[in-house]
Order: sequence, then structure tokens, then C-alpha cells
Amino acid sequence: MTFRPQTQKEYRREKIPVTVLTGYLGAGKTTLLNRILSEQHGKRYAVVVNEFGEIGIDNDLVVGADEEVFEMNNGCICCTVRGDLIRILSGLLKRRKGFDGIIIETTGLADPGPVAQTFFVDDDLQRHTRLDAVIAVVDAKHLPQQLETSPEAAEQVGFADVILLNKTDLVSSEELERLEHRIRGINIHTRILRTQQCQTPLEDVLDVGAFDFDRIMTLEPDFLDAHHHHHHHHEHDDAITSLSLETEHPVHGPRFDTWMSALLQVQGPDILRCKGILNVDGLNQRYVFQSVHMLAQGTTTQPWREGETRHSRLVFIGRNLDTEALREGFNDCILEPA
Ligand SMILES: Nc1nc2c(ncn2[C@@H]2O[C@H](COP(=O)(O)OP(=O)(O)OP(=O)(O)O)[C@@H](O)[C@H]2O)c(=O)[nH]1
Repeated sequence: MTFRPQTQKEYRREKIPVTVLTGYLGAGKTTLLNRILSEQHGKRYAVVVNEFGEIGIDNDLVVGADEEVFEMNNGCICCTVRGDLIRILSGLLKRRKGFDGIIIETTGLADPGPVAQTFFVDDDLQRHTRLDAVIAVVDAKHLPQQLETSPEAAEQVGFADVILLNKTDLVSSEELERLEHRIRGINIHTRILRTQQCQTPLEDVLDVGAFDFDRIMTLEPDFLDAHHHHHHHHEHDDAITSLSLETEHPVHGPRFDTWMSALLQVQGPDILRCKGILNVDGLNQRYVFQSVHMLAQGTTTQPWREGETRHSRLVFIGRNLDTEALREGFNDCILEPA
């Protein structure tokens, strides 16, 4: 056998494409993931979800019972759990016949750099996978504010090969122009797609072959340095924490709504994100609550299964969270058994 370098076509056929979904808290990553998984594309994807917070919620918000979803809840993907990521992916590769691509949804607070880096420093991953693209979902309404306060928001924009400028319904077209300009200022090469509910043809985000290694090396010359991610460590905002609340008693719906509206009115700027799956008293379906700063949304989804423990979970991610007050507030919404 004579050695010859792979052609671009061979390279794309043989290696499993990996898509990294990034984007700040609440921008729409799960919305995009659900679109990808529900579309009739005839492909199977393995999905890795990394959440900030001890209890898994995203896993339950992801549709598609067929897909394999691996949760990593023990830390931020860009810091402590890269070992886990490599282990999960290496396990997947041992039975590569089962899927056509890998999608990694990172937490809203992750710097996608070290995640992307993983695919170039680990031998096994390098042989069998190719980073297809880093896709960032950006919240058109909150991006300016996020860029002010979080270095991660800028890292995500800076690293993206494709940016979904999402939630265009919440801002004017002049504002969108300004946002695109702002994004270009951070990342001149990225492709920007304006979306609502992340609606975009899947060809725009999957198997696009967009990850531009040369560009990243220019942007961050120490990209391949195995210790690179440590430099970024200190940039995490230590005041941002998460609080998980759980109960097996029913939640009083109107009381929950009143509490939450008042809470977000006052503390919305600091409560970056709230997500919950609730067993609301009198409802046979799950009640999914979500907020991004002051904007909140509650919807009923699938019914609880027969015999299933109706387990309510609520997660807050925010700056300087008053955990005691939040705990008490939630407790006041819980119906204790008579
Ligand atoms: N108005 C508006 N809301 C949207 C749009 N896209 C998504 N949302 C809502 O934004 C909220 C957050 O969406 P997710 O997809 O859960 O965001 P995420 O990035 O996965 O959030 P984290 O996992 O917490 O980082 C949900 O309530 C969505 O319904 C949009 O285009 N317009």
C-alpha cells in the first residue's frame, strides 16, 4: 500500500462529522437541536448534552426518543469534563455503525474553544471524527447585554463558523443591522443567518464542512496547546451559579406564575435563565417553564406516564442568586399533602 493524502471527498466520507452547538444561556440551542432531531433527514445522530446545573433538564426537553442522548451534568464542558467528553465519544466510536453524526450541545456558559480543541488533540478522535462546524445561536434581544457582561458570549461569537442570529421577532430590522455589524466586528468570517425559532434549512448547519482550522490558528495560535483551556479558566464569572429545586408534591399553578412573574420583574437582569418541568396540580401534562431574563414562557407538553413519579424540577442560573429566597419562594408554591 502506498501512502497518499486523503482527498477532501474521502476525508468527508470516512470521518464522522461533529457539530458543536454553542450560544449563550437561553439563545435557542435546544430549539435548534430539536429541529435537527425532528426533521425527516433519515440520519441518526448521537447527541451529547452538557448542562450547567446538577440535575438534568435539557435531556427531557430534547425530542426524538430514537436518538441517543448522553448527559454530562457534572461541570462545564470547557473546564472539568473534557475527559468525560473524550470517554463518551470514544465509546460511541467503538460502534460507529449506529449513527451518522455527533452533535454536542454545550452549556450556555462554555467557551467552545476547548471543546473544538478536543478533536485535534486526542488521537482517537482525530482519526475517526472531523469537527464539521461550530454553530452559535445568538439571542438578538440579549446579545448586546451579554457581550457587556460575559467573556463567554464573545468567545462563542468569535469561534462560530455559522451564527444563527435568532429571535429576530424581538428586535427591529435596524437593530438587526447593528447586531450583524457588531458580530462582524468580533468574527469577520462567520456566516450569519437570521432566524426565528432557529428555523433554517438543515444544510446550513449540518455537514457544512465549515470549521476552518487555519482561521482558528490565526485567532488563537495556542489552540493546540493542551493546557490552553486553563488560561481561560479565570474568565468564568464566579458570581454565576446554578440552583436546582425539586419536589414530588404537586405545584400550585397560579401561585407559581404569580411568584415567577414578580421574581423576574425584579431580578430578571440577574436571573439569566430558568428552566423547569413541573407537575402542576390538576394538570395531566408536564408543564415546561422557561425564562431568559424577564421573558418567560410556560407550555404544557407530554402527559405524565401511567405510574410515573411526577417529579418537578426547577433550575435557576444567575448572578448572585439568593438561594434561600428562591427556595422559600418555590416552597410556597408547593402543595403539601393534607
Ligand atoms: N421570541 C422568541 N423566542 C424564542 C426563539 N427561539 C427560541 N425561543 C425561546 O427561547 C427560550 C430558550 O430556548 P432554548 O432553545 O431552550 O435555549 P438554550 O440555548 O438551549 O438554553 P440553555 O440550554 O439554557 O442555554 C425558549 O423559551 C424558546 O422557546 C425565537 O426565535 N423567538
